[in-house]
Amino acid sequence: MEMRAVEDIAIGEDLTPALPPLAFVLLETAVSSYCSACFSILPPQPFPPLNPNSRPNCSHFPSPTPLYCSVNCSSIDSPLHFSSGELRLLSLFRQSPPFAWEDSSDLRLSLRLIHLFQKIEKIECPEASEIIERIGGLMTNREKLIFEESENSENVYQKIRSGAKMMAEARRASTDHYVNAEKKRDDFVLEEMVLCLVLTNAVEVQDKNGCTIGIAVYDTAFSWINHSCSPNSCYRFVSRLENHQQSSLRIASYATSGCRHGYGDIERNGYGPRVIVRSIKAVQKGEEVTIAYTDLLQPKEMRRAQLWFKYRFSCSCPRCVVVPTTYVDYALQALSVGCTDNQDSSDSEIEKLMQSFDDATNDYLSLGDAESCCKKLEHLIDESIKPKETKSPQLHLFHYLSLNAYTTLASSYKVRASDLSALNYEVEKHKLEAFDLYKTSAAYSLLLAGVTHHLFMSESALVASGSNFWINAGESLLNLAKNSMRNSNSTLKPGKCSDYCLVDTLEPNSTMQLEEIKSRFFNCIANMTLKVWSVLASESSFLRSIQNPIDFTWLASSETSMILSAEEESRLAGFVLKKGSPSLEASECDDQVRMNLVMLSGHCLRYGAILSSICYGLSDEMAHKKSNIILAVKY
Ligand SMILES: C[S@@+](CC[C@H](N)C(=O)[O-])C[C@H]1O[C@@H](n2cnc3c(N)ncnc32)[C@H](O)[C@@H]1O
Repeated sequence: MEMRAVEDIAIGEDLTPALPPLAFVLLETAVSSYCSACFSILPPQPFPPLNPNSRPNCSHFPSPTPLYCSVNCSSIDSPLHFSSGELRLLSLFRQSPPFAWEDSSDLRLSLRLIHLFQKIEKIECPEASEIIERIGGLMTNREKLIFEESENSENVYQKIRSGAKMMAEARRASTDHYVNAEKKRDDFVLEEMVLCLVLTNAVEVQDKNGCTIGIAVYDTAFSWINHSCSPNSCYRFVSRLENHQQSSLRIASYATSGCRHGYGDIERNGYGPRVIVRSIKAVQKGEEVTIAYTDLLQPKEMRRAQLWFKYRFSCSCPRCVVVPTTYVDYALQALSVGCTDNQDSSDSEIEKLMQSFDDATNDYLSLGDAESCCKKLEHLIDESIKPKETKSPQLHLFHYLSLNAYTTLASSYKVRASDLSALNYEVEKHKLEAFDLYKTSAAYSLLLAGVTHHLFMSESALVASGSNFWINAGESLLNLAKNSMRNSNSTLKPGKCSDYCLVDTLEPNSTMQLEEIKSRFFNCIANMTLKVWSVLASESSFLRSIQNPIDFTWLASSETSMILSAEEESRLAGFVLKKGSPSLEASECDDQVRMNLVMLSGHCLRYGAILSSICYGLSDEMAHKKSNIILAVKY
């Protein structure tokens, strides 16, 4: 099955109303922070589940206990918690998790769906040999997931079977719907089927900050949308309380085989995260609507491997099959210009490099050692840009490992800076050190946004990543400018970009086309960036070697040496170093530089917000970000 547009649709328009989920659960890590019924943040005194028979204290429940923001939410969701077998499953899971399951959410979601299916459809227990491709129109994919031979298929098979077995045990102990036929049998085909359906159709639900907090399965209007690595649509989640203009359903199924209808008409209680599909490209009437099931900033082979592992299909979207490969896919795996013999870099050498990047990132993510992570990652990317005679692989600035490194470096430098500030900001030495760390964090954020922008010019489906990275860069630069004020007596003076290109484009009646916005934005910030880059890059030899973090035309002419001295860079930016000073310091961030930082941040924030409004509309969240933009623009 697939979904097609029923009319011509412009870029940045909703294709569906807010669709309610069939079933949803929070991840275990989110249960103590979010309401299990409406996914809002829990109040200080949350409400426990209401047992239909008694009202036990929370401590009687196995952890993680679902908690609710109100009695109403608890009374809506609690019955399902008890009658689906979820409560029992949690207890079994805590005693001994089934093979390869670290979080119980897929199993809990499957139990809730079985409960729904039996209530509505009264599905009987299938025979083990029976091939049931769909339940309520949703693909189960069980045959492929369980029986298709592939690398790792034995582990997937074991994982699904052990999870399904625990679900059956939990249902047997608790649910009213466990049909007699099932009681006489000791297999768990129904559980296997629904678990496979969940693995095939469930989507991760994010909170406003983009953190995954839960998973949900939606009806066919959403679940029949196929994947593309260059999709024309994306989706977002809204809560039932959010006010937004409702679109009609502008997509319809295109059946490639006879298929039962979904559950469009079942009674919903209106709870859980609702999903809205939105166009990120213009879509013509009759054209297939597609979304991304995987991260689009990964190289082709990685995307294909993930799709195969999770869904068992080989992606044959235009981006995957075009010959020669697209510029973006080439760039994401490109080796540095200094490395003359790309072909000779063996897979094992690349793998060794990947392992080193992973180890460095783990220092930060698993061990919380941001300093060691920064040192290791910078050493790796620094090495990768130095021209060498060896045949060992050297990563290009656009390589996906480099992009991952910039993300981690931006975040770990920021954490180090705020840790140091919190320690004792009054100590002069700390103040200056923290400022330098903020500066380097902002530089990596800007580089990441610049590289993504460069790729986005060739692949417009990267709009969501672009939006994210420009907003992060803008916030980071604004934060830096504010921080620099703490180090001086001056205040931020108002200054205007002579052709402030994006002033009115956030307004709903803006008629500017995206292509025009892109090019105006780029022209406007290219000059502005050069004025601050040497300040931002001064603490890292890798960053200093980058002549311009948003305009990469210099890369083409830097075959021999990509490294400029800090002094040359500073002059280029009209910012002269004091004699003998190894780097620029907070006190040297004069008003002119500060003003440029603020102006650049205003542009980044505004452009990020425009891209965000294409993907997500002008949400409440964006309204909040917009106040930051206005603040930045005021200066
Ligand atoms: C959420 S469903 C999408 C709807 C599905 N086509 C159907 O008929 O129900 C996900 C499954 O659709 C299929 N699918 C999605 N995108 C695909 C693509 N680009 N190429 C081949 N199969 C795809 C895979 O079998 C995948 O497991």
